[in-house]
Amino acid sequence: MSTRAAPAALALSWRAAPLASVASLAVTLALGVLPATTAWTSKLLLDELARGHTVRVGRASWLVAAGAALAAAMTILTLVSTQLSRRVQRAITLRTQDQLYERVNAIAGLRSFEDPVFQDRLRLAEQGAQGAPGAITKLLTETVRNAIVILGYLGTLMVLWPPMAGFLALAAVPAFLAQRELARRRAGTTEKMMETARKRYFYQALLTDAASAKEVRLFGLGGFFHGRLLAMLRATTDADLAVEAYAARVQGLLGLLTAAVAAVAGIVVVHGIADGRVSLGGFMLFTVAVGGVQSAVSAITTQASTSGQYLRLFRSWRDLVDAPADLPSGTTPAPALRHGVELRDVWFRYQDDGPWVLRGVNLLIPAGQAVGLVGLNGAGKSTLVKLLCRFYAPERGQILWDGVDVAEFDIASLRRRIGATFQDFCRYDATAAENVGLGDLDRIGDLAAIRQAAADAGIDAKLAGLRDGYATFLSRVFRDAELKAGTALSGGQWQRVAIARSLMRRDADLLILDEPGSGLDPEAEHEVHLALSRHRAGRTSLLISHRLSTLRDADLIVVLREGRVVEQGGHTELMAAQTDYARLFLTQAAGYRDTPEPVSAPSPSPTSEPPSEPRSEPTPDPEPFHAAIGSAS
Ligand SMILES: Nc1ncnc2c1ncn2[C@@H]1O[C@H](COP(=O)(O)OP(=O)(O)OP(=O)(O)O)[C@@H](O)[C@H]1O
Repeated sequence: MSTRAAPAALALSWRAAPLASVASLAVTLALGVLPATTAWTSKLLLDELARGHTVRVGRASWLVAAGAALAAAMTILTLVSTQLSRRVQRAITLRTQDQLYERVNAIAGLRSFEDPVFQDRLRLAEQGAQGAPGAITKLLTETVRNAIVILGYLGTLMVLWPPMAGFLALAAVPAFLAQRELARRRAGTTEKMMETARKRYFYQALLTDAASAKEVRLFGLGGFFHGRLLAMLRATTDADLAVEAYAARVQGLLGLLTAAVAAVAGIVVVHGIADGRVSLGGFMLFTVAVGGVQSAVSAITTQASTSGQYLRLFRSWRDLVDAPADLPSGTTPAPALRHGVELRDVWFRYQDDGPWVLRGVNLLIPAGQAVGLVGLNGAGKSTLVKLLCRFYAPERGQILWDGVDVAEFDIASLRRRIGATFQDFCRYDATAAENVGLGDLDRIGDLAAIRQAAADAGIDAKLAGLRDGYATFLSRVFRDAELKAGTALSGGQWQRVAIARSLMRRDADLLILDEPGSGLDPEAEHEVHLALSRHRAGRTSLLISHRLSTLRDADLIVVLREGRVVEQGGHTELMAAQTDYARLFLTQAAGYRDTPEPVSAPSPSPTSEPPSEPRSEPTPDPEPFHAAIGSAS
């Protein structure tokens, strides 16, 4: 058993519910005394009845009444004990879940969430946190109760046949060792199968979620995913079966041992009766005592096994809750932006051995200006945005906020200064008002502010016109508080809701819009574009878009290719330069003409090669960018 984790689990249970824990212990003590007392009462009764016609009716009646009272007390105390355990368990669950998700929320970056090992540990931590404190509390109470039961019966055995106590103690050793091994194997199986179990839930979700239902049906993927789900289910259940088969073998052997010990005890006492040393009541008492000790030992070892299993998982909870910060946060509150945000020679890759995604990016987003970011798919635009939001730290180089490295700022305070719409924005199963208001929790109840943001994103009329206006629940899978079915929005409408959410932070120092128009129809896009242009005027913003016409009026347009800034300037300047931006722009514009005209900007150099990756020291790219961007995606 993971004995080092046990005190921590116990302390947790004590802190979670001190009163209920004490009460539970007191009831447990009382429950421990009852079995031996009941057995003695029965013995006295049996011996009294064995007197035949000389039986003392009054005494026998009292003994019967005492037995009944003891049985009633046993029933009531058991119920009380169960209720108390439930209370303790509930308090523990609330506390451990609270601490777990508080810690999860404190993870500032995204790396952990993209790490399968972390995902496994998180699930194990959930299981361990749920089970361990309860199991260890139960182990404690069971041990105390059963220890008292054992002591009571051992006293009896010492009177009747002392060597039996030694036999029973010896028989307990293999039981304890076997149960400990069982705990190790069970926890090991859970840990080993965690990723498979997660995959199973993933396929389950694919088969049942509304979001995947279309593709699964159109491409006929149901059977395929179903097969995979069953394969995962088979793998996890096979592993469980194997460990439980081992458990059955072990428990079978322990059962044989228990029966053998009980048989020896029985034969010995039969001889005692033959010799006249033991009465009939004494025989009964002896048999009950042996059985009682055996089941008490078995209860303790079985509970120890369960607790051991959970305690191993509990280590995952402790590791997670005690884990150091993934992204060290500074302590200085981020101040209002006055001059600009600068990326200075920023290098970044997602994995230590992965390819560089940003390769020495130098870029200035001046305060009060609108900057457009352009580049082919995979150029690193969204990655750059994620670094600006401090979801990751650059591997080399700095991001400066008015000249101060953002690493010095308290992360939360920096993020409060940023409003953003991400490419993969969220659709919350919540009311329309909440879906917008979540962009600024302080004003989630401010309907006027919510409507203003929605109006800027061109979605106010639609939301106001819903069945219950802004109180309408937007969901395809949940009903609202009054059990009315949720309402669905179209993809473009959801996108505008997401834009509105980012606009809730009206005074954000930096507004980031990553492909805000990708799902919008031409009219909506134009409308939103105009609204956003108005909103962005005089504000600091970074807009990523593949629709280059929406970037024409940006103060500065930056072209990113393979993680490097290869061109920047105003629209007119870049068009006049007739290089990559111009080519990209004209290629896109040609697509709108009836007869596409040949594009005159330079074509890609056949000899151009992707920039080499740094091995030890990053070097700024000395070469001019001469591979033109192919076509707009
Ligand atoms: N979480 C991640 N883990 C590992 N690699 C990633 C991750 N996110 C992006 N990448 C990789 O980083 C590169 C840049 O991706 P990014 O999303 O920044 O490109 P982008 O310029 O925004 O592309 P698009 O125009 O398609 O949105 C891609 O090669 C992608 O595979």
